[in-house]
Amino acid sequence: MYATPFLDIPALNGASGTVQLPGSKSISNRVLLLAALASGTTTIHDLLDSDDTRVMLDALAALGCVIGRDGTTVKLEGLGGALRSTSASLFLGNAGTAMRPLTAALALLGGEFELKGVPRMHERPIGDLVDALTQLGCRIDYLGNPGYPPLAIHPVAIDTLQLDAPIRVRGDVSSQFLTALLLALPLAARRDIVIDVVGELISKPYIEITLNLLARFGIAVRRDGWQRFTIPAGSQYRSPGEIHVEADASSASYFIALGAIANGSGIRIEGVGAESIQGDIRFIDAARQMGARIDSGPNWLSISRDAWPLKAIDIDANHIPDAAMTLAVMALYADGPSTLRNIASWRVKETDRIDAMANELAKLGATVEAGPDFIRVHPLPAGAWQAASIRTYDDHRVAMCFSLAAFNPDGKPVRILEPHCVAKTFPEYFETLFSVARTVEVPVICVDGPTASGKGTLTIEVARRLGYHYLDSGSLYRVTGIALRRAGLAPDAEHEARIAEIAHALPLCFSEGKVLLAGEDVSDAIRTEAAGMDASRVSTLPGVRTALVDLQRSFRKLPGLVADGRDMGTVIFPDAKLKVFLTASAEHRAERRHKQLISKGISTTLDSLRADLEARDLRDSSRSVAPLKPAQDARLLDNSHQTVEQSVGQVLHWWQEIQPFKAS
Ligand SMILES: Nc1ncnc2c1ncn2[C@@H]1O[C@H](COP(=O)(O)OP(=O)(O)O)[C@@H](O)[C@H]1O
Ligand SMILES: Nc1ccn([C@@H]2O[C@H](COP(=O)(O)OP(=O)(O)O)[C@@H](O)[C@H]2O)c(=O)n1
Repeated sequence: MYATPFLDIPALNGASGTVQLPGSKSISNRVLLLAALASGTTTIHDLLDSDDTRVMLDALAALGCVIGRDGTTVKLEGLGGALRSTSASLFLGNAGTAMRPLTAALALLGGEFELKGVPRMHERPIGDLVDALTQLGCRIDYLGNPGYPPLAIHPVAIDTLQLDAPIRVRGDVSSQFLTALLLALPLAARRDIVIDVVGELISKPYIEITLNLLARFGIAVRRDGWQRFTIPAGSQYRSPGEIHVEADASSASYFIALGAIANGSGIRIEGVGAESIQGDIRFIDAARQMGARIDSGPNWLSISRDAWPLKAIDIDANHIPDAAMTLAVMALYADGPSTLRNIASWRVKETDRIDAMANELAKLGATVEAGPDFIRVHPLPAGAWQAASIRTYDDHRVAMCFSLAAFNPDGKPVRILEPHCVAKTFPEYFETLFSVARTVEVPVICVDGPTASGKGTLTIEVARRLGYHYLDSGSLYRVTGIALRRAGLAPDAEHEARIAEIAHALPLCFSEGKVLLAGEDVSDAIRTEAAGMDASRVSTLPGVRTALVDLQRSFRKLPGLVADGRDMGTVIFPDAKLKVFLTASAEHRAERRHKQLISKGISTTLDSLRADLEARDLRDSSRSVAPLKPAQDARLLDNSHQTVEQSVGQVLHWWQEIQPFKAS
């Protein structure tokens, strides 16, 4: 996940490959609640691991469920209708799929509970659900604004509930109110319980998921059209034992769109197929209408670009409210204006999504019309795209769908602010996108300079702030030094050919900040001064330098790279957009290295270090191949009198200066 304040996605021009998507949020949270209400143990496979499922799991644990976890498999011992903990204060983040059903279940289970969430959750309506529950005799108070969380739930005796008359619930604001009642009311099914929907029910496919999963847990709800639902007397939750969660069809929408937009041999999605029980799978119909070629099997989808530009669309998107946001970005690549209708529910989601989409699409240069329940997006012709910093409003879907704007024909990058909001449903979204996307040019920042000038420190920090990859090219020479010693060689010219062979085939792996050579952790061994000396000597051998070129270039991956070394800007990445030549006086450098080594418990003297350092400087700058010198277009940075933070700030400032978007 990118925990950076922003993520710059360079202009993308193609995509091909296979993606495995995380489990569906809607299915995951419903299954968790049903498993908790049932008796017996349920093993849930492929459960989504995200903010919204985490708050649900935490809440269930607070209620006394015993939960075991092994990767994406969760074992949950159900409560069998009896709470183990009859009072709790539950924090439910911004998860509507936790807040609504838990409100209903806890109102019936009998106990004192407080349910709250993030500020936005306290702006998301719940009054219609609370009204339906209070009709029955449940006792619920608003702790803040009437009609909205936070809530206080008080106990009632289940046999005092009034279940004779149909329970009326509004269906035209959020289908989650009905889902909440359907999931929870089997707790009270001593007689048939009838629920009548008031108003036109929206997002019907989500109700189908609810009914489908209830059936898996032994509850056969009868349905008369979409107005009346009956939970049969005597209904009891029965754990199915094992259950698999499908991949998230809403998350699939971004990759379906990707296949439709990007050049390449197509995208294959594993984990969900056209027969999915999730309503958002119907996004494939809309994508086909816009010109995508889509094939499907029981558990996979395969998408490729067909019509181009895409065909404009005018649809009622009420049945796919979440996935439809993706259509709004696809519309930029269409042959005319596209209209998404009947989407009033967008206004009460994680943010007001109609306003959010309209504002951010406009930043790209698009003309957008919006009303209470529709949005119309005009396509953006080549030449009209603007590089934009996209605000994401703490809404994962805004962040994900705007990444698709990076395929614009004008080669403009897209900046996504607060990209970590994708953690709500798809923490690895951007990594997954980058695993299949292609760009004309992955941005690179080079930091070259003499030993102990602070290159490593600066490079790691700049890479961290930008969410970029990091190349410590010196470590490759250091590892080569270790490998040749192990082969019984000295770092001399007479062994150049053998050493070059070794360098070419280094069994090297970088994992979790460690450097592994043939599986052995050599992270500390390569940092000794002796290893540094060997590296310095081996790096003068032209054959070795050539042998390491491809390996170094292979680090250039989306979304970008910061590379530390001696010849990054001159030889390895001559086309880098920013090259920094970092220096400090020999005196400062010797002092810094001294401190660094002492702090690691390695004893050494300042004098010997300074002599080593000057010898290394000389060898670096006088060797015949790739000598240490600033690239012609490098910016010089002498950090003798700077703190690390000042150097980092300077480089980030230079980087921002050459970006096409305004400061965020
Ligand atoms: N601008 C700076 N001011 C003071 N100390 C610094 C600065 N930059 C780096 N250092 C310190 O100098 C030491 C050497 O830095 P390092 O990044 O290992 O250098 P290099 O990679 O160039 O050999 C580190 O302990 C680091 O904290
Ligand atoms: N791109 C690079 C990186 C390092 N090197 C050499 O490899 C040695 C080790 O590099 P390093 O960056 O880990 O070490 P420092 O000397 O900066 O501490 C340096 O002394 C350089 O001579 C190089 O020649 N070219």
